[in-house]
Amino acid sequence: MIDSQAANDTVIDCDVKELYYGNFKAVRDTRIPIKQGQITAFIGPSGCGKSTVLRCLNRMNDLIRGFRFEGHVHFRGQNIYGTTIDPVAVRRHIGMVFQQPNPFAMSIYKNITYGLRINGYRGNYDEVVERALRGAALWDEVKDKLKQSGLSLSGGQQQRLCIARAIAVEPEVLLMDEPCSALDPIATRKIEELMKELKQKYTIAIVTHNMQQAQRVADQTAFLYVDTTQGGRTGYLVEHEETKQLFEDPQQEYTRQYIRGEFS
Ligand SMILES: Nc1ncnc2c1ncn2[C@@H]1O[C@H](COP(=O)(O)OP(=O)(O)OP(=O)(O)O)[C@@H](O)[C@H]1O
Repeated sequence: MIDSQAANDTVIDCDVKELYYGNFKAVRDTRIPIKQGQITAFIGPSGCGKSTVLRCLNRMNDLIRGFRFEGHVHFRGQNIYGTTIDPVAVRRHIGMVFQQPNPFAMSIYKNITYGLRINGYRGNYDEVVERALRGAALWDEVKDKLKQSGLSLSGGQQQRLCIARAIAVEPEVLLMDEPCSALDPIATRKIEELMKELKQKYTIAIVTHNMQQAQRVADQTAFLYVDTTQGGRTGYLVEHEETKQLFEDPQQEYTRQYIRGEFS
């Protein structure tokens, strides 16, 4: 039985029973509740489906040919794959930051206002730009050069600009797909500190290769592994726990071996 308090805390209920790219079964049996105001990390070896599952949470897989899945993703109780649901509207509520910083080739200011313009926002753009850049801990570094290209910033600044762009439309959830993998350790730490601040306002799910990063930032951690027993390579959820529990007292032998580095 699902405890009702726990159910209320769940912003996204993701239940991937089977997920395919064409004939290839990429993921099975992965149910991960994304909890309000918390950071949930997806960890596991390459190819176990971390990014695939993350992209299911805001329908980013829709455009991939041959993609289909059985199961459900409910955002605040609503099926985001429902026939009447507009995926663009889903992504307004559930934003995304990618592995490679990908600012648009336009000014810092326009990077932030782009999403507002396409959504027909009629409020004060200057205010939103400042709020978003402050929220992404970038305001002090760029406030005097808002007309400069977003591409003129350092990698770490570009990633914070992408975070500012994502939060400008006030989503409820932020999905981050290895947001630090292209960054040096100092820029990485800045993003990690920023994530801890952002979770006061946003619910966050992050894919990371880095177990130390999961331990530093995540409240919850989901460990996925690859099942090769049927001749394929199908990712599945092994264990989902509070981060401390998962790393200090995992319940599954595979988790124990993975966090000890006994396989990669
Ligand atoms: N667009 C696609 N078309 C076909 N297969 C795909 C596609 N994207 C991913 N896959 C396959 O699905 C499986 C899961 O990939 P995914 O990128 O989700 O794993 P991951 O755990 O995030 O891996 P990594 O840590 O290496 O990024 C892999 O076998 C991958 O080759």
